[in-house]
Amino acid sequence: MIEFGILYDLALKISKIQRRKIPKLFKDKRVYVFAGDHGVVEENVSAYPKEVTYQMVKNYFNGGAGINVFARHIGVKFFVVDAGVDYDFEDHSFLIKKKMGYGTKNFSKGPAMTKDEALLSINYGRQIANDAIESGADLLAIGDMRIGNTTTATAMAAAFGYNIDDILDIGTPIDNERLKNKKKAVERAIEINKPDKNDALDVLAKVGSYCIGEMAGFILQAAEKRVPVVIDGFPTTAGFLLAYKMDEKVKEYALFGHKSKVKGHKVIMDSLGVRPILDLDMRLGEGTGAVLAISIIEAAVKLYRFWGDKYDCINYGWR
Ligand SMILES: O=C(O)c1ccc[n+]([C@@H]2O[C@H](COP(=O)([O-])O)[C@@H](O)[C@H]2O)c1
Ligand SMILES: Cc1cc2nc[nH]c2cc1C
Repeated sequence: MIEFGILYDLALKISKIQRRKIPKLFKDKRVYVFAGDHGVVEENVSAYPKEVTYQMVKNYFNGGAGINVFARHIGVKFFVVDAGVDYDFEDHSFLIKKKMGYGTKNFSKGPAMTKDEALLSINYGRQIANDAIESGADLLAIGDMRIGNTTTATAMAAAFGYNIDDILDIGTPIDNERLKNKKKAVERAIEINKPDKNDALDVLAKVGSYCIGEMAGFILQAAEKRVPVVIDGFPTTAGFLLAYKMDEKVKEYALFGHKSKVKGHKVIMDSLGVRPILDLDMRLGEGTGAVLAISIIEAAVKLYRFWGDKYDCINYGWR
């Protein structure tokens, strides 16, 4: 029998999301990369200084980053969201301004933001997804770009009960000393702030970030509007985890583009019972794994449209 592995599951998931027997082709695919700055970078936890965050955003404007290459390759429209970068950008057709501030506070010394800000970041994310869908988007993907993001993602996962040692890893390539700083920063964040794992907004406010809040809101809204959303690597999965803690239904609408090289990514996906589409040893973020996976999702939909209703399982085997 012909085997299409998880392609069948993907096509079926899309048809369920779309509530169609035969899934329709995507006409407007988009990736939104969420950028912001973070106080915890003061703790010397990343290989790069925080200025790289805004420099990378400018790089996106010039179409010069990895995600720009893949977005052009797959035919995905690219946007970058300023969720809270410590910089004032000029207008650009790629830029979505949903600035919460000029960076969160250092959560290893106190809460990253107020609870009101946490709620606003969720609402901003919802607005971005809503605008995307109202203007025609039928397949969404998210990415992240922010120096210090893997530290925040680790802190959020730890706040939700994951063991720090199971998830702690390098993000950008750091030496052992910085990795120790990262662990300490996360441990202190939990100790000082005492986030309530049963209160997702409390976790976001205390050890989260503006862009993770906006990503979670984006995912929640995509699910509400029944549009599939492809998740990228470790930091975007922290955004998913937050959304999931707010409403488990998001799992029905999310697809996991790839398994990042950051070890905690697999740990979280396994615990959620979800399976990544690709495993390419990438550790880049910025939506690269999600966008590459879109080509597989589209291939699955096309195959299903071609065969799914014409042949039964016995003859041509959707397994
Ligand atoms: O997507 C991932 O799994 C991933 C893993 C490691 C690093 N990154 C990217 O690297 C940046 C964060 O790295 P760091 O070391 O500053 O936390 C951020 O911009 C992420 O997009 C992304
Ligand atoms: C250069 C660079 C590119 C990135 N893309 C996503 N996160 C990133 C972090 C750095 C440092």
